Amino acid sequence: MAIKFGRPIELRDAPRRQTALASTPLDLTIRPRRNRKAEWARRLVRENVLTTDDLIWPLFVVDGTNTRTPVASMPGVDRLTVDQAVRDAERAMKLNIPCIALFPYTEPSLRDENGSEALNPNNLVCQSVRAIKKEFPEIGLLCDVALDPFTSHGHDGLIDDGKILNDETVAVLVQQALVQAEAGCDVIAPSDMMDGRIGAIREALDDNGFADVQIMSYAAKYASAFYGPFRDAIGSAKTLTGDKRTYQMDSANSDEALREVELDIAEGADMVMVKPGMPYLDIVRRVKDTFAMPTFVYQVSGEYAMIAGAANNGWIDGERAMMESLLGFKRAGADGILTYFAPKAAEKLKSEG
Ligand SMILES: NCc1[nH]cc(CCC(=O)O)c1CC(=O)O
Ligand SMILES: [Mg+2]
Repeated sequence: MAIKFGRPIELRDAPRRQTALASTPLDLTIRPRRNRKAEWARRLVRENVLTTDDLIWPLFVVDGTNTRTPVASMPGVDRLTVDQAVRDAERAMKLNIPCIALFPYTEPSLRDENGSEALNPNNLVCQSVRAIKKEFPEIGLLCDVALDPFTSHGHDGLIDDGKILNDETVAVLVQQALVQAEAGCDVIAPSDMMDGRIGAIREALDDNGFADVQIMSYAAKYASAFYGPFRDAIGSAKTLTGDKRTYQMDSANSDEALREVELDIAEGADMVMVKPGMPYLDIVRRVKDTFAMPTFVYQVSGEYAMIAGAANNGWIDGERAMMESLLGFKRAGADGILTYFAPKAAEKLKSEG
């Protein structure tokens, strides 16, 4: 806050007090407010900063051409046809956002029990990767590995008799990761929470000439109500039968997150992620302090919707709430953030110089 004519700007319109309140000054040696007295002083002691380098921008892709379809529960977020995803990649490049994450809305007719479209080398994600890499080879591309955008039941894995199968699912996820790496994906990000998938995917990538493809593991991913709008966006909200509590973590647990992260690191994860974000800042901090790994956090669709929705109603200052939430992740120890606010935040950071 700048000082103008000796008064902080936020007070410039406030009435001046006619008479000073009579009081005895407190005998304080230490006054923490001194370091907050002006913007220059606050800048000097600021402990954490958000930069554009911290941002990963998730995009939703859909079949068709030249169309952007708003996602009702995520104000400001669209489903993009591949050509439009390329345009957003261009926007990301101009804003210096280092990496984009891709999520497909799969046509219902292409969804089946086994999520077989996940293995189609010409599926929407692979098409998008190729189209973006062709125009903008310098931008990082991250692809989610999980079957939920492709299954008729909306689960991340194969099901038998109502049970999500672990090892059988891992075998399919390995193939999905290879298809994505073949298309040109830079970072494989398994979000399925099957046991042992990181090791299996790492081995397959290495055996197939993809030793340089990174793995960002959704290592501590909780079964969360905050994924609701995402499931709208990819069209799995209506089809999802039951919930994901036999594979995603119980929100009551914290030590368990450390065990999950430890396993994924041992299996070869280059980067680890905690998800969702705001209700799990304690997990971000513990993971960062315990493992000193590149640690990411996903500010998920429901968190985005809360801020964007409240801002649209005039209930909060959306821009400030956005920046405050993102800085909170940095303060908690995150090295980077997957956030639907990425382009807005990058624009704001750019405008501040
Ligand atoms: N495995 C799929 C996946 N990958 C990212 C998200 C959620 C992202 C968001 O809510 O923004 C989900 C949803 C889920 O697990 O049901
Ligand atoms: Mg695990």
